[in-house]
Amino acid sequence: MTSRFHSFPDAGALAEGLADTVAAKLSEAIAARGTASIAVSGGSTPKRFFEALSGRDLAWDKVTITLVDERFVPADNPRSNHLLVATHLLKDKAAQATFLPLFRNLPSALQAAAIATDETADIGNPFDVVILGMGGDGHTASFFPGGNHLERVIASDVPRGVMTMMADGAGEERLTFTFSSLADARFLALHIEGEGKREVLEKAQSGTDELEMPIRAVLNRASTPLDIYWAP
Ligand SMILES: O=C(O)[C@H](O)[C@@H](O)[C@H](O)[C@H](O)COP(=O)(O)O
Repeated sequence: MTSRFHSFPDAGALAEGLADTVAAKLSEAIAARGTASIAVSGGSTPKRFFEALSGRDLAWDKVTITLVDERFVPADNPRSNHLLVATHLLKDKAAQATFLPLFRNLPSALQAAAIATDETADIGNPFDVVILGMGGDGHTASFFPGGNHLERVIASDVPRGVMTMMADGAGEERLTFTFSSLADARFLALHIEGEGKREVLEKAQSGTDELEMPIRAVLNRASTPLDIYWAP
């Protein structure tokens, strides 16, 4: 599938530019269908973008925010993506948005995945906006190389929903939307920063083995053209 590469002079300019585009996409969705949905990634990269987006003026009370993936930890754990989003995005004007977590305080991640699948079924079919990140190993979402459910989670014919994932590079057990849940978003973006991540992207673009670098599933098979946002 085609991709468009948007390069910015620095991380601050990228955060503002991506926040402008996402705010416009959310507003378009609300104008067209009355509501909007967005799934965002965790990690360290998105913080500036979240801060910029939180201040954008739109009908946030009509927006539902969820996570592309989550670590199977409660929201008070420093590793929680819910905590990251609550700290940097669910504030200012965006405080009016509805947040749907993936983590549930249940005995197993599998039980939490089943509930998250049910509770997000109405907002992600398709998502209006999906913002992906990428790790240095070429993972995105929780599609980790060597992950116990990697082949299934990136298969095109797997139903939409949330699955569990365990992998050496992932830390805790993960909850992740499937490829099929994310790849047809009305706006699909990959947000990466730094020369190192650009080199990882170029390596991913030069090969086809999706199990080696799962970001390739998005680069090669997403039904939505991928907008890549990068700053040094
Ligand atoms: O839960 C997560 O960690 C993310 O969803 C993950 O897919 C992230 O986007 C990459 O690991 C990049 O993380 P950094 O932004 O920290 O490099």
